[in-house]
Amino acid sequence: MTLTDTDKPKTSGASKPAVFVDGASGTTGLGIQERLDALGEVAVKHIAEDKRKDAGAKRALMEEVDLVILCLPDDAAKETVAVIDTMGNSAPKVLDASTAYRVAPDWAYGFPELAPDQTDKIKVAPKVSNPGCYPTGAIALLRPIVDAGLLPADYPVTINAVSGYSGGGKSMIASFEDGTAPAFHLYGLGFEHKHVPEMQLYSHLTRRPLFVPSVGNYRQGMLVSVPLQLDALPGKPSGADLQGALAKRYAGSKYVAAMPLQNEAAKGGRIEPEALNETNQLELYVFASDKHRQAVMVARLDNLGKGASGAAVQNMRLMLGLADT
Ligand SMILES: NC(=O)C1=CN([C@@H]2O[C@H](COP(=O)(O)OP(=O)(O)OC[C@H]3O[C@@H](n4cnc5c(N)ncnc54)[C@H](OP(=O)(O)O)[C@@H]3O)[C@@H](O)[C@H]2O)C=CC1
Ligand SMILES: CC(=O)N[C@@H](CCC(=O)OP(=O)(O)O)C(=O)O
Repeated sequence: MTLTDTDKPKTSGASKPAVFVDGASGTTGLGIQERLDALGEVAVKHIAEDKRKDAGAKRALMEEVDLVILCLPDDAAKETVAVIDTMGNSAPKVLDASTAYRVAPDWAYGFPELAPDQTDKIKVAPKVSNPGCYPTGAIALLRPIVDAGLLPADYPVTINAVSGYSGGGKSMIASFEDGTAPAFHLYGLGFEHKHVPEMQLYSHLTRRPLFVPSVGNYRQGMLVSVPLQLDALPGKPSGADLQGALAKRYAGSKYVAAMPLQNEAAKGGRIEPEALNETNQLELYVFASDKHRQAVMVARLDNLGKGASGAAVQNMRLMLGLADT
């Protein structure tokens, strides 16, 4: 794609767009940096270590870049966005990996595969929120079956999930790697997990889903699953109907794959969370029993890949006109 005058890289004479990763030393930031180094498509601008939390130094650097990626806790992300909002015409585009703006109406949601027009929205948006790891899996499973009329919008949906401990950032990584964390735990049992509003909004559910996440003693990779009693659904769909809706929605997708139906004949009945680590891939499965009229839909992804840094680089490329679906 050819850049228009207003889209030209800010850095004078630069052939590559310039990018600043705010929070580059955190888990998500490091994953993005590694991917950008491997791609070599953008010039990454670095902030001095002793100035990395200094709003004035960030502002000066942001004057020089085309896009800033925020890999920060929510409050810190809001502080940087407040600075960007004062920059007028010199403001860079912003891609936020935190939860702060995922349901904000003036931000584009950075899940290009959400709907046929989502990629175009991301390409032109000045502000894009990178999806949460769990919502990426849940929305990818639920939105197509709601849109297809197989799952009523007010259905009482339950979403179960397990994540590797890197999902909790530097502090959780430390607690697992120093042996002070339990081998496995459920959490979110206060019913206020920060991802629920995002899951509900983009799945087009009118009823708040019940979300039960967990974390296990392995570094990265996740499974997000939605159990369904098929005869409790109004149209009494089959597992093949559910799989068909996923296959139709993601046909031709580079990063999201609707996997073949896993019915009794598939003789599998088991899935582990680490198979897609270090990739930007998302696999969607329907395990179903015709005999018992039950199904479990499962999304598999790397929480640090399509769940965070991989998705961020995919969105960054769209926002900078470097393509990627
Ligand atoms: N880990 C994951 O799987 C996913 C994470 N995310 C999101 O990405 C964001 C970052 O998470 P994650 O990388 O896991 O967290 P980490 O705790 O690993 O990293 C956060 C980084 O931000 C730095 N930081 C904090 N405040 C500021 C500030 N004011 N200015 C500059 N840097 C600052 C921290 O530095 P210091 O430690 O010195 O304070 C740290 O290096 C979060 O919003 C998280 O929700 C999104 C999807 C998945
Ligand atoms: C295992 C674990 O703790 N996971 C985090 C989710 C990962 C994350 O930080 O989520 P975002 O996608 O919103 O940024 C949590 O449940 O809060």
